[in-house]
Amino acid sequence: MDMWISSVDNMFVKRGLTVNISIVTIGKLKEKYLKQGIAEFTKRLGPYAKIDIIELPDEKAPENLSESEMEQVKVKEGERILAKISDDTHVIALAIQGKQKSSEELAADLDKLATYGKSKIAFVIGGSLGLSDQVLKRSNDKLSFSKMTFPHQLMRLILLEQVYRAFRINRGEPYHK
Ligand SMILES: C[S@@+](CC[C@H](N)C(=O)[O-])C[C@H]1O[C@@H](n2cnc3c(N)ncnc32)[C@H](O)[C@@H]1O
Repeated sequence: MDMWISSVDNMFVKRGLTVNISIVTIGKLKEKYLKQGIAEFTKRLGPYAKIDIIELPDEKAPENLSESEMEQVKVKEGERILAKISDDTHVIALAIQGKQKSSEELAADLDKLATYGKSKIAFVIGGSLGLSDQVLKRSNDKLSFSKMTFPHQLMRLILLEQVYRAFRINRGEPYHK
């Protein structure tokens, strides 16, 4: 019996923690070609992590909004985002002004989180006006993909590809250079 228990234990040690990655986003994914790409990378990530895409409604943000109205839009969207994030989640906000990293550095970050037993990770993508200060304050890390602005729908696909690349790097598995 003892032997059976220890072999089950070893199995879990070998398998490691189940990594739960949520992508919390503001705004609908509309483009068919992006939907296909996102479905493909979500499928490819299946053996490595449980991927949960949480799509939240955006606030209307017409061109003529004042500064304070724009702030209000971000605050309301931010409240929706924060309501979906539990206290034990490691939050990585996607922000143009955040820290730029290589794919290997992102892979090392994810590896380190697993080492520390952090199994819940949320990547957050803002709406057309970006993320509120409250969301940025809650974030453990702010990740920039360059100084350029990408649409939130495309950002979702780029992020998933980089997370997939990170797992391949960490497992020493081949992937495009
Ligand atoms: C259309 S952008 C928002 C642009 C907004 N003016 C801003 O400064 O954040 C929508 C979201 O996509 C993500 N995003 C866009 N470009 C990015 C980049 N280069 N690096 C990281 N995140 C980016 C951010 O989460 C952003 O809130």
